[in-house]
Amino acid sequence: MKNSDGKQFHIGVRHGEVGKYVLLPGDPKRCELIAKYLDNAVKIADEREYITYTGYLDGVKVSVTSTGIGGPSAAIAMQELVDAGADTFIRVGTCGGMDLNVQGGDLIVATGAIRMEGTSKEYAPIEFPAVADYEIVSALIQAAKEAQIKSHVGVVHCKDSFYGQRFPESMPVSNELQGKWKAWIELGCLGSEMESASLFTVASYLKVRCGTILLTVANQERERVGLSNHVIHDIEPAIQVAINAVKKLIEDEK
Ligand SMILES: O=P(O)(O)O[C@H]1O[C@H](CO)[C@@H](O)[C@H]1O
Ligand SMILES: O=c1cc[nH]c(=O)[nH]1
Repeated sequence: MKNSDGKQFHIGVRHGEVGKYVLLPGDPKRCELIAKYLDNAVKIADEREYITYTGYLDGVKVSVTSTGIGGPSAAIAMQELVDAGADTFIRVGTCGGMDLNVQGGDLIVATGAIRMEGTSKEYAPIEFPAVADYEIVSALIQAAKEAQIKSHVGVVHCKDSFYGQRFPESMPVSNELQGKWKAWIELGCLGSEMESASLFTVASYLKVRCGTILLTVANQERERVGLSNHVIHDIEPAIQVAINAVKKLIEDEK
């Protein structure tokens, strides 16, 4: 939806002001960190939780737009970016580890996301899977391997309540939260975050491509069973992997 000046209603960009490729951090402050890797990056818009920069990678227009926290704002960002001309997205986010092998500082490439959030349910029946784009997954895996950063590939969990994940025992619906959490871990779920399920589902609806790379900040499961739990906030390696993955896609698609 556009305003009368041609700007998208929430994110404030006009058609053509963003590239085909867009990196999607949750945190608006991460946009500047990512924009540093683009040539001639210019801040295009700064509205609500949505900051957008556009620059170039290998001569091709690439943008970065923050999604804010959670499915509703992420879905809005993707819909408006697609309307503005984008069709390939990489979320660059953070998560909490779930599998005991996933430690603080490790990266996760999401192949799919558990839809335990509300937004995707307004796009697709719950039986429809939230799946990442295969080409983007491949590019991210290759880029992570080349960077020699410990990374995991698989399913992540998405929810709407950060504190429901962090302190499920304190919630009135603790039985449901803890029961499902145990099941997700038994099924090999790697980490928990908040946007990929909505983004993957909206991407399917709009026939565009989306992938996700995540920094694992810490792992509450490791803490729970008495294993070491490093807390790492350095998102730079995840950004570098995402940038190199975009370069690979650009090279393959020239
Ligand atoms: O660091 P970002 O990309 O915001 O991602 C994670 O961090 C937020 C919660 O702290 C949620 O948005 C979650 O998905
Ligand atoms: O534990 C965590 C860390 C980051 N983001 C989440 O959603 N959960």
